[in-house]
Amino acid sequence: MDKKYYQLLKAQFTSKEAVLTEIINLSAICELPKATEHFMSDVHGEYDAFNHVLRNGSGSIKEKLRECFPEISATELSSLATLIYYPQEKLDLEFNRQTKATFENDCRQKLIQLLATVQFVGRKYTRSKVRKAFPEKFRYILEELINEAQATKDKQDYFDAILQKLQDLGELPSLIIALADTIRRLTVDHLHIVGDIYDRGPHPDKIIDRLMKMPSVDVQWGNHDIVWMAAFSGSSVAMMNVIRICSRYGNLDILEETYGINLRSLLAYAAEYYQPSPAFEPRLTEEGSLSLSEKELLNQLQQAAAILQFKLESQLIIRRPDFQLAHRDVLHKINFDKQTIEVEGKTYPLENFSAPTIDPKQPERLTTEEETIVHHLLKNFRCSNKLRDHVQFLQEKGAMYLRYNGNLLIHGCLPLHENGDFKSFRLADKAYSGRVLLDFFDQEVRTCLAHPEESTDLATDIMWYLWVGECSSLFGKTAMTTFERYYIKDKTTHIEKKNPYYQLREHPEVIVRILENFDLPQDGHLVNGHTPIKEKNGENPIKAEGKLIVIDGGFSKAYQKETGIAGYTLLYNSYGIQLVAHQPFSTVKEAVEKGSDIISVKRLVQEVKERKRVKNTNIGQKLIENIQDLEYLFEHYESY
Ligand SMILES: O=P(O)(O)OC[C@H]1O[C@](O)(COP(=O)(O)O)[C@@H](O)[C@@H]1O
Ligand SMILES: [Mn+2]
Repeated sequence: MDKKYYQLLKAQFTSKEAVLTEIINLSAICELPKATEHFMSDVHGEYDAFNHVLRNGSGSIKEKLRECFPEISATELSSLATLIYYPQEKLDLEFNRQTKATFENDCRQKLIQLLATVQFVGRKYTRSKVRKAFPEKFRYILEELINEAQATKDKQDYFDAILQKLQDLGELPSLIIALADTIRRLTVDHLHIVGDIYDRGPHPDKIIDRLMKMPSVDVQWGNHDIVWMAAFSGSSVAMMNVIRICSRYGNLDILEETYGINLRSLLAYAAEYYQPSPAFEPRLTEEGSLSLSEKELLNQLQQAAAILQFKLESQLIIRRPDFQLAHRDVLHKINFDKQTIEVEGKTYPLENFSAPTIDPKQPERLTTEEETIVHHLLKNFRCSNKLRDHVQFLQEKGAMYLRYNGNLLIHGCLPLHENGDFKSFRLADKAYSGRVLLDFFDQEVRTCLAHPEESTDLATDIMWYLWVGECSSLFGKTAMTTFERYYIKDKTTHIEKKNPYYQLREHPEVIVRILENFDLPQDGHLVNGHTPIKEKNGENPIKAEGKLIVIDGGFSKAYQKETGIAGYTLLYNSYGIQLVAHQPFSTVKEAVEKGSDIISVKRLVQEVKERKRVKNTNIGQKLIENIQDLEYLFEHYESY
């Protein structure tokens, strides 16, 4: 085996010198500063805000500009930063504001500044990586310009001549755009999305399209991502939930237009059986965006989807006693004559409860009409090419958790008991807890995705468990009270009690124990999304003496009233970890015209004692192994 391996390795290098060159090259890379990681979570379909934070690298771009041009004024810095975030839009704006001559002159100045910036941000990479970051069609010219920009005075005329030529050819704007793209690309090297791309906001699809184009990205699945993946791969209850949430937030376009799902029969059915009801008013962030009749139809659709969801959920609960969800089989707790329901031993009246298609003797049963509709919709979901591509992306780049450069990333939680022990999920005669539980869930998700034609197998049902189950690391609460919030007035029934994890995660020793369970060093960090941090109530996103960071600040517009902020993100560069708080994002137009950024504060979570180098990272560890193999090959070159 070893022999074969070294023979293959040797085949890549034509001479001993080539091996030596590679050893030197890799060793040098190991000594470079660690590249910047960027963490975002709970973006919930808010594409514009996501895109903005991505473009400004959570403030990294401005920081680099400040270091690169210490003498620059705040206004000029802001203008240059905007050009890097939105080059096309900013150039269009300047073009319309200025005369041709001043515009061209301005472009030349900006190009020179951007060349210096590329050089500055590229310092911590190899030359080859910087070269590859340039768009291919401008690679040669940009390399030439960067070299000449640093040239001595003697070559000033040569440099000026190139610029003049580019100006005459009208190519300066294209080069500016190429440079801006490269600067953004080099400033943040890797992006982590700690879950919940889908639901509430209008454009999760655009977010995924964007992520698919990024060179280095990973995703930790959130509960809202899992239900979409489940809807694609055969879960009828998850599909109804997805439709219910889309109608609740006025987002039918994503279903009908983006994913090509035909809702016609469901809409007609909803309009036939349901009357608009106050509990089902759609939650819209933009007033006046829909007509009254559109709102009414959404209302009816949400009701129909909710009742179908409860029916299908009841069927699942009955076929999966192991899931221990019997107490959540709400339809079987209803007294249909009295219009009451029993929740945890107490009886409550039902408000505006309308379920014209439910047979009280068999409340979980679908009518023939409903069977047809559900069957047809499932097929639509499964046949959507675009949804398939997006789910495939989430499968390839995603997982239940990620261990990366000593940190652990999990969307929700690690289910715990009050005393801090890992809580077990029992299935058949097996119990799963801690990392083993998350590995088990991860495997089941992949099994489900491999068989989209299966609708009631264990793996598909586990997808639903991940949405509502007490031991789900993505949910982290005892019960999801969707039914209660729609139909019971008494708000105490609406409370979703959180797993003890959410109290215990304040303590560093708890986090250390979790990190150990995942085979990670004690000085690592745990990063969570999922629970919006209510900053306006004084909640702190940095917990357990800095060992745990929660970065769900609420990109979701519908939640910003509660959080008082528009999201947190995290940056981890060679100097340490920084938490960044963001203000609500308005529009791209305003960002370009006013140069407004949405960053409010940055807080240092951890400053490293010694600057982190590539050799201290996961990639670095792999490089070190490669170097060792190459050194062995170098010494024994002739034997292979
Ligand atoms: O605000 P809505 O649409 O009623 O949704 C509330 C539901 O969303 C959840 O918070 C789950 O969504 P998150 O993962 O975004 O928290 C449930 O626990 C809760 O029942
Ligand atoms: Mn979540």
